[in-house]
Amino acid sequence: MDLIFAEATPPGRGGVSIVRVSGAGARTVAERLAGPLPKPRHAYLREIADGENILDRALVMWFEAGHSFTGEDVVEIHLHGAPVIVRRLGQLLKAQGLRLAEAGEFTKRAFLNGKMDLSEVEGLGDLLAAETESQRLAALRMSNGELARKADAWRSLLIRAGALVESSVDFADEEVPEEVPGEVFELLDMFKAELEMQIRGYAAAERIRNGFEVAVIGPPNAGKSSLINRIAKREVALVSDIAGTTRDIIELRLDLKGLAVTLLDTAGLRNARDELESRGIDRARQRAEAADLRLHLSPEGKADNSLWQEGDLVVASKADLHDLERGLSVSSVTGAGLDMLLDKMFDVLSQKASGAALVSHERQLNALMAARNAVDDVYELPAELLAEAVRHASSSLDHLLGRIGAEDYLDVVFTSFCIGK
Ligand SMILES: Nc1nc2c(ncn2[C@@H]2O[C@H](COP(=O)(O)OP(=O)(O)OP(=O)(O)O)[C@@H](O)[C@H]2O)c(=O)[nH]1
Ligand SMILES: [K+]
Ligand SMILES: [Mg+2]
Repeated sequence: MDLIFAEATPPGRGGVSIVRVSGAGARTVAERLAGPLPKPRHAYLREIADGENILDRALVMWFEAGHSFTGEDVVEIHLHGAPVIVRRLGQLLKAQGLRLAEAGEFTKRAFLNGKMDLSEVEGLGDLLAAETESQRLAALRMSNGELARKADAWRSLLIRAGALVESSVDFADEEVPEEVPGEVFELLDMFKAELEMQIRGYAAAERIRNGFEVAVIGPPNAGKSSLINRIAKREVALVSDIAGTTRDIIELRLDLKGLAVTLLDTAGLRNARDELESRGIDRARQRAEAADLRLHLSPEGKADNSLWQEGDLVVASKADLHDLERGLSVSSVTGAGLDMLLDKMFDVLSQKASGAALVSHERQLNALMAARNAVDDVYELPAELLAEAVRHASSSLDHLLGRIGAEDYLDVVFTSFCIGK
């Protein structure tokens, strides 16, 4: 594979900018610019120079193939963090025949060279995108190979079951119907129970990864937009005393004590006065129905029965204008009741987040379901078909880790990465 380079740190000004080079001969390229670099994994403080012209003083290190992130020869050059320095180094590297890496190309090479499996790649992508503590923790587990290790344990159940089935085929008397040992079904039941636990916990894991949606709904002028602005501490949505101010859905990303949440401001619910308002209300209803939680907001603290779902929160608004009732009430003017509301939201959502599985990507879920389904109704099967079903389940686990069939996903997975990753 050809030599690639890219800035590994975000573009812009900073203390240090790191440029990474990968591919056979990366060390030679670096030595042409920085002088001899005898030992791998040692940091050398060097002048980076193009003949007489000194570009910068930089920290340079290299990693030999097999002991690097990509699995190839890798060089890291830690420059002073000014864009002009990075740009000039890029020119020097291009002059030596290197090309700028594509988005995710370093990670793609790591995958192709067997340094990571596909679930670890997905975990790394999640880790780089993590905004909250719960996202970080889940992504870290995935990128550290926890799903891969689980899959290997599941596979060993299948290998044992498969071997028992095969032996019953081999030694069966042609006259006597083959008898499959009972242990096979115990192993397959164990396998299915493990996978079903993951499949059940997928929805919660997916929500942790993508964020929970919470819709603020209620009649016009209830104070929905005011509440969102108060939580955001900025003017996310327009507020006015005109009923029907909000039309489109407005989204606010929140870190709710470690949970990623998207709070939705919606059009006030009533019989619409015009076509545009009616479309806004339709949207509000659709998004509210699909959301993980609804906050029913009104000065009276009443819920909208047509949208009510178990676990929803009913909140009285404008608490500064009237006596506090029982239950949740907030004022977007004074901020009273806000902490209590956020605590309640967190309680409801963390309840939904409990029991989260490790699998959090639809691709992973599909592979797991295929593996489970392959050995679903196999109790009556003749031994040869049973052996075939076990092999099928095993190959679905290979799909899970990208050991086979990864071509279909590579482009999707890696284009979600930035250049330099
Ligand atoms: N005193 C007081 N006034 C509030 C409070 N919250 C909102 N208001 C006022 O109530 C009016 C309506 O507020 P909005 O936030 O626009 O209400 P909304 O529910 O988003 O209204 P629509 O978008 O039209 O459905 C505005 O005049 C706000 O200033 C509050 O907590 N206390
Ligand atoms: K309004
Ligand atoms: Mg509004």
